[in-house]
Amino acid sequence: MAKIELCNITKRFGSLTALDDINIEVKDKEFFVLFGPAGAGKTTILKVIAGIEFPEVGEVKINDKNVNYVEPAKRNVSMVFENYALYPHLSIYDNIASPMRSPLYKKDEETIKKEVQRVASMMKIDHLLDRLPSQVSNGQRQRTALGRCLVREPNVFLMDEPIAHLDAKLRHFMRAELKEMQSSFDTTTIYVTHDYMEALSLGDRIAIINEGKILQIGTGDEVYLTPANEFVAKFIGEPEINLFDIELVKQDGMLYALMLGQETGYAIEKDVSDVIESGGYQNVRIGLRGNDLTFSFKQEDASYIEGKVYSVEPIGNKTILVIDVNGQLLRLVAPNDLKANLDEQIFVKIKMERAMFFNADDHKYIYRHNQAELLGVE
Ligand SMILES: Nc1ncnc2c1ncn2[C@@H]1O[C@H](COP(=O)(O)OP(=O)(O)OP(=O)(O)O)[C@@H](O)[C@H]1O
Repeated sequence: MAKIELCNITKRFGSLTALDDINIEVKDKEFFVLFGPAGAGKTTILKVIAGIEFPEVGEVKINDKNVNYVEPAKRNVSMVFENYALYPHLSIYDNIASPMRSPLYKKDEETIKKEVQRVASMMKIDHLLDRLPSQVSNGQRQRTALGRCLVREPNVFLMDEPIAHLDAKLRHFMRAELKEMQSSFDTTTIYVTHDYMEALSLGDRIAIINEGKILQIGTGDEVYLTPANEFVAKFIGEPEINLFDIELVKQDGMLYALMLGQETGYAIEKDVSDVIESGGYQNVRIGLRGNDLTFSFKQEDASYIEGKVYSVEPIGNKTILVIDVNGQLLRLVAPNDLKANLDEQIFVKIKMERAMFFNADDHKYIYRHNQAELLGVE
């Protein structure tokens, strides 16, 4: 059990700044997710905590104690690497057992056997214990690496994309297992992924990282509903959020959004227009997720905007429907049995009450309607 803190961490590799003034406080027993694109710096953060990489600037603290000069083995962290890092000459059994045979955390063989059996059955590799890593599949190697990480009771689990190489079904299963483990383990976990579903479903909180910088730290709801900027908004969610410029028009004391080549403006909710006006924002962009728009093949009422079907992409239990409205492509979530022809006439309705507003000048988030209620804060 441990609280982990990174204070003003900067890590360089030659001229490349891999981590740029990173500040994170992971609470005791928290499941904390590091989420970002390739090369963002996620693995480097784990290595700095583990003591495998040393930052040029800043402090790493475990339970309020600076561990910058504590060697990796003595930090009592358990790390699972994306590339497994198994001992090739040891059986799956001995690989999983290895942390319990190290001089620092030694257990008796009876305890080791029980623990290996428990973890191997959880990972569904109990029939492979006699094999060498070269005699099992990639997914099975990945589960061995995860199992080896779980046999100890460390201060913190550091997991680098531990289920990235599993097939979709097994990944889904392991995600549920990890979630279950999280509640029973009582151990702080820092988990790297670039899969947003994994981030949202597992993380108590998520840090979104890009180019060595933290863009936002928050709960799944916070980063999904109120992304700190357009990058975060685009990076989380499928299909990608629709983002486009609007023109603000004031009439009879009300603020309207002119958009998508329409002549009539869309009323902006009062709480949102208050924030826009008091902040003096002139250039504003709007963000609408695929569920924040609906469609119909007939013009139900004047609020429906005419467009044409641009593409239809079924993805399992839903369809991504792309509609061209005056040259602006809008991505919508539609039912999986949708029948639509390319270029067919279609009408879109925008749920303005669900729109997010961004500052077009710096691409930072401004506000959305009912924000406090949505986030469950007073
Ligand atoms: N040992 C190293 N020497 C030089 N550059 C490195 C080293 N380790 C990492 N980097 C660079 O630092 C940056 C951050 O790398 P890091 O592995 O932390 O990213 P990541 O977010 O984990 O990416 P991925 O999702 O691809 O694993 C990258 O540009 C990477 O090329």
